[in-house]
Amino acid sequence: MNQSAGHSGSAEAQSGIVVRGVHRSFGDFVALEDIDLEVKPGGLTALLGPSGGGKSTLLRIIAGLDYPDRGAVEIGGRDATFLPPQRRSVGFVFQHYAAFKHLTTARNVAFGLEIRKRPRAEVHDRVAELLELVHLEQFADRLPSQLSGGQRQRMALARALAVQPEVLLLDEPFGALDAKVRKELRDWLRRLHDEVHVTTLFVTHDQEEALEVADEIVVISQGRIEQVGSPAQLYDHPANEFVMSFLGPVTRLGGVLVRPHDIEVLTDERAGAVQVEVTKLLRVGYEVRAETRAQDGSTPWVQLTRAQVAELDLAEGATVWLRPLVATPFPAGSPRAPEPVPA
Ligand SMILES: Nc1ncnc2c1ncn2[C@@H]1O[C@H](COP(=O)(O)OP(=O)(O)OP(=O)(O)O)[C@@H](O)[C@H]1O
Repeated sequence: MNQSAGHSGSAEAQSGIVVRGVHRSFGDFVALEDIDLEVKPGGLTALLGPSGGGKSTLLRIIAGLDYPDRGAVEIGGRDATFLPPQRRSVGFVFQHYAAFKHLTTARNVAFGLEIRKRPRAEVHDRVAELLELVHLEQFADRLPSQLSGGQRQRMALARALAVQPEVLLLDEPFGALDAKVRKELRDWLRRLHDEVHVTTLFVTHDQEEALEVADEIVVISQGRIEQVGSPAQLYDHPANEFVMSFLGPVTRLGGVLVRPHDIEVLTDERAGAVQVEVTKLLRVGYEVRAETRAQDGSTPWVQLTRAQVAELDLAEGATVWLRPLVATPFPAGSPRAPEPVPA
């Protein structure tokens, strides 16, 4: 791949984003509450959180499509808080990408360069490089209506990259696509980013997408940042019950939140183990979800493999004892824990 299609090695590749004390209200409603955030230069960072948490509002403020009531945004070390979008060197892609319907794929990608009056030969070469980068070389002459949804989003990314932005902002770029295409594009985005190290911030409400794709995840909820860290840090050391529940399945055992695969099933009583009755064994492929009921009425569930179930000779109605395999990483009763949702 010709690296000049992207930013590898260029000074701009090292532009990060700094958000300082950004606050945004809509009437009485506080959408962002004093957000401080540093997005690493050259990284692929996910802004992850539940619907309505403030992800898009923050992205729009970074893009220059909205402004904070107070606080500042820096891009590549320069104050960009009140700069218009076209002056902050950002490229963006949204869920429903508005392509020019009457222009071919190549002309759509060329658009930003043409309005900047770049020489014709340069535009031609750069569009060819970008189409290769997003694997759309054969589709250069097609109209957007002749592309699939996934191909259209790749075209959108090529168009955003064409003008060599310092940062790329993606708002649920694959949100409107079906699960299989989403998965393909996720892998593709990861590989693209490995080639073109442009600082990228992408919004998603899908924890699997964030865990699979991002170098760093920013968990945001109710206008506040809950935690920032690598996928492994967030998964293994969540700061609180909210982050733990949001990043994967959880269940409550003896009042403590645990991952259902981090529970030991014992066939006799042991210190620290909770006595339960197995109420249901649900097979999902190779995995078995064992639903149980404790004497206090709580209903912890355990994720097992078929082999484990066979080894334990587990059956519905059996009495067993459950014990967490790992200690909870945060103090019990940490703030704002939603009730675990059954998987
Ligand atoms: N222009 C606006 N006027 C009033 N309220 C708004 C406006 N824009 C956003 N909000 C509110 O701010 C909150 C945060 O919205 P935002 O779109 O940032 O959330 P989100 O995390 O991106 O959610 P989703 O994943 O559903 O897109 C929501 O409660 C939303 O209703």
